[in-house]
Amino acid sequence: METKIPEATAKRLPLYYRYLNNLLYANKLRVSSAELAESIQVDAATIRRDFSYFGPLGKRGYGYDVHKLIDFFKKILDQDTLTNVALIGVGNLGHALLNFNFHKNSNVRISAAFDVNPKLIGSVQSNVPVYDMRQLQEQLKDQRIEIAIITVPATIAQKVVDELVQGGIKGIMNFTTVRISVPEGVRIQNIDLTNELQTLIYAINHG
Ligand SMILES: NC(=O)c1ccc[n+]([C@@H]2O[C@H](COP(=O)([O-])OP(=O)(O)OC[C@H]3O[C@@H](n4cnc5c(N)ncnc54)[C@H](O)[C@@H]3O)[C@@H](O)[C@H]2O)c1
Repeated sequence: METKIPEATAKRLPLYYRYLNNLLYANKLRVSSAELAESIQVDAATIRRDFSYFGPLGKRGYGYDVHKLIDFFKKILDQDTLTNVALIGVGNLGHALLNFNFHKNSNVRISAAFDVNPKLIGSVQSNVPVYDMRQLQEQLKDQRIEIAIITVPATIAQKVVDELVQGGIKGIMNFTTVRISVPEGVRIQNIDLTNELQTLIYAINHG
């Protein structure tokens, strides 16, 4: 795919994809940008602009062919390929994420979890095997894992990240509150639930 898609558009793609699958499930084969707009709360002009990056996908007055869109987004999102993800730290939050495991309409799954707790090592939690941290490098390589989620105590987050980087990890979803540093070429996505909640509260209080 040669087209350079703006980041904001790229972020909306999984949303479109998931909604289109729901339409297909409900036997709806055609959809207009106005209908899409109402259902996913993105305005119709933005949707048309987003779709325009991918060439002519719809016809004026006819709307978009749901099958065609799904096939198209599937390719872009690489939905045909399952991406294996590692989870480091099988505590409260780690367990919740393993249990959730990104099931529906998703091309990702946590395939390996890691911890240092002997009670957890060697066990299977929500169908995911828990390995000893000492097996990290070997497993990342064997399972071709390039993405990791960290749910470890904040104090050791940087140390764990360094090990992940050494193991060839390219992207890290960081649930800890520390801002970790990584070399160029490795991407960090920080998830701060307190921040999210405060943003919501601010929005409610300031109308
Ligand atoms: N619990 C929440 O609701 C929540 C929400 C947002 C963020 N967080 C953050 O997520 C992180 C985890 O929170 P939690 O409540 O799940 O903690 P927890 O103490 O329940 O779990 C941490 C896990 O990490 C493991 N661990 C410790 N050292 C390790 C190492 N070197 N390598 C691999 N695993 C190691 C522990 O054995 C434990 O299983 C914390 O940094 C916390 O601030 C938690």
